Amino acid sequence: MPERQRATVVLHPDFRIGAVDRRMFGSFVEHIGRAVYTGLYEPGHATADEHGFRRDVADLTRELGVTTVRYPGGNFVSNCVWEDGVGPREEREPFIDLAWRTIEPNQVGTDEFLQWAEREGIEPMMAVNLGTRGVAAAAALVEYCNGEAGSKWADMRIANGREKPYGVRLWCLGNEMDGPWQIGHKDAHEYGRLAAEAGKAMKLVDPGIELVACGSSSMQMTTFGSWERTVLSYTYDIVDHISMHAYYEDRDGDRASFLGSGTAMDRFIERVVATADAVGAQRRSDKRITISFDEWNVWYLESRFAGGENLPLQRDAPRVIEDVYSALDGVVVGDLLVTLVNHADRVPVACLAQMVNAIAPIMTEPEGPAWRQPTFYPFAETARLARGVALDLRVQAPSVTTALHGAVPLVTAAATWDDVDGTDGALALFLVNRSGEPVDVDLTHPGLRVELTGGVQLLADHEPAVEGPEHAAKVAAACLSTLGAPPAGTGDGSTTVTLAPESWTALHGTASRI
Ligand SMILES: O=[N+]([O-])c1ccc(O[C@@H]2O[C@@H](CO)[C@H](O)[C@H]2O)cc1
Repeated sequence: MPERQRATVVLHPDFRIGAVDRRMFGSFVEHIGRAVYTGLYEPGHATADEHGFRRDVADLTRELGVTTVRYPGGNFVSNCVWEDGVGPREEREPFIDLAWRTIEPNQVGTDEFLQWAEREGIEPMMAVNLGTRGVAAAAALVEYCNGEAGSKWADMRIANGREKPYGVRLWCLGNEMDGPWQIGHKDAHEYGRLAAEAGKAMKLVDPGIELVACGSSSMQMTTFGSWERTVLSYTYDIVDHISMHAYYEDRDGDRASFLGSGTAMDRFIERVVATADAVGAQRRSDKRITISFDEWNVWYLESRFAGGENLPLQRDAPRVIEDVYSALDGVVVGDLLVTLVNHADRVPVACLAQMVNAIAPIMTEPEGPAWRQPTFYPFAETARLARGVALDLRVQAPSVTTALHGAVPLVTAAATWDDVDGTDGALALFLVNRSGEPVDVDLTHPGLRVELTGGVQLLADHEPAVEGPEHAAKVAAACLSTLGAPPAGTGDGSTTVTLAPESWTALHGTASRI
């Protein structure tokens, strides 16, 4: 019998990447398809609250553990006139959203979203339109959201029924302005100048806000790298973060490449960090730009998206990019989260794109149920368990050469320790086996007593995903399981954990210094 594959993971309490910012577990609600209408919001639904928002979706959002939600786009934001979406609903006019070629009914806008987020205890992240609009509209929206009584836009908010400022801290300076599909697409110089001026004005309205400059829409953009360098050369002193967007998919059944997506994400992050740091170094700046990975997910994009001009004009919340996910997609989502946790020092903000119906972990039917896709579980579990500091693990694992990403390790791992006074606290371990064979992982932890009390495992499936709550429930029953406690490891000893083929595992317990 061939010997079982092995990997080793070393964790040490003094080797730390950095604190995990809770905003890493953000998501995204765009005015696209049924994300808002019949997703988040459906006044006639049996579970609707007095504001028209679905309680079943809010309950799943809470279970998902989302900390931050980005709004209102996405491509949508680049042709959105925010002033038309506030005030009495009966006076708001529908308009054509050019990004997704849909008639936007304009019944949910800034106030409705921000009040929903507040009720749900979620930190909002707003985007301003730098596609068809500019400095004044961006500064006015900050004032509308965050201003105290006594000036025009703040008083408009108060007249619309909201006295207290919302205190929105996170702001995106447009969306994917490097993408030719973007309404008001710009080159890096045009965008960099505009973002710097809009950002300056926005911070003059509220100096407490954090700003995100648009990075590249993907690492495959031909302008990748030079875009970040040029944009940051204009905005370095104004912005706090640069955005990253990445979507991965199973292409032509190449499972090895798909399962290696987390390594591609890892390299993407390191390249953006290197580019940002090079701009900072040249400026002799001590400031470090961090990353807002504000769109990431599995998205079967190649088959669906070819720019808005290919979409028919639709109305009444059409079904747009409602990808149906498999447990394999769930394992990849779990692995992408491993990459994010391992970059906790440079990625304080990240958003799973999106949250409801459009490429989303939560699905709904109009007048019907809401349910979890397989991608829901690794996100919820990681958001729940990844607290405290990310530990700087040493992982040794066999590797495989993939068609898309070259060599990738077959085992990936991340760990967080919520230590109290640096002595003891909750430990969480996230492990992915990308190979088709089981792997024994020897976990060594010098200086730490580790006791793992249980966990959750998601196994990849081989079936095509089928739409609907019944199939999603069947996949969860077949692929998701609760694990008992692996054998306790003490002192300098090691704990061995066997990972099932093509699986994602989260283990939890405690770790204390000896
Ligand atoms: O790589 N692409 O071809 C590509 C195309 C569109 C695209 O759009 C982004 O993804 C959309 C869905 O989340 C958001 O509205 C937008 O910001 C993101 C990437």
